[in-house]
Amino acid sequence: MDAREMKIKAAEAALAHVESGMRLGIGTGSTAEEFVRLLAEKVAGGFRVEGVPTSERTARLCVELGVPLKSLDELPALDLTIDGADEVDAGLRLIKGGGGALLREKIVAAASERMIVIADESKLVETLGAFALPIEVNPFGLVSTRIAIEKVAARLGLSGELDLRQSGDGEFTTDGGHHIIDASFGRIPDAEALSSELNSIPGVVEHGLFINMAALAIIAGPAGARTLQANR
Ligand SMILES: O=C[C@H](O)[C@H](O)[C@H](O)COP(=O)(O)O
Repeated sequence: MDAREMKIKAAEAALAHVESGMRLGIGTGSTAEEFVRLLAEKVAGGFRVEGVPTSERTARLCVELGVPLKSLDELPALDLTIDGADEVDAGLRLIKGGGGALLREKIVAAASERMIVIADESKLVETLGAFALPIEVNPFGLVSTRIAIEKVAARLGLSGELDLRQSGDGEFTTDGGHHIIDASFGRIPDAEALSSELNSIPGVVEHGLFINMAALAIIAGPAGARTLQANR
């Protein structure tokens, strides 16, 4: 089974949690897109959902495939969000934002009663941090914000490159008009502490650590999909 087939397996298993009539947060990325394709088939067959997309990219795919959309302001309370992740640990702590959608993803997940993460097994890790942590920053005062992130990291015994994400011939810009610093810490033993320290930096808009947000993770491997549950 190749990586795409595993993503489809995870998406199929997630679809079993979706009931007709639900208000659904719809994630971003290649795994979430497999979910959108499967959901669109159900919608074409008469299944009713209202989706809130977590990015312009996801919104375009949903429109193309006929998945009905609403804004989060129109549907401020959602039943369920299905989204991918860049890393998942056994406590269902996540790193997200590889596609740059972390801010809207976190807002949508927080507005949902439940979040289910879908991923292939390459995303499952013992300790978060091999994937560079995306940190969404305001373009104003970028140098000061970078210094503040370095100080926070040093206090927690972390170090590594902080790379301003590029796209084409300039800085990558998120749907919200911000930039992303990818922090290659290598290993993040205390994700909770890093999360709260990063939240205290004014120039940091949001970061890709999702803690206590996912209720379930559906992880697909060659043998099929298995479900991990949050212990809380
Ligand atoms: O910003 C993007 C999101 O957080 C994605 O959910 C994450 O990067 C995983 O994407 P993929 O399913 O393509 O690996």
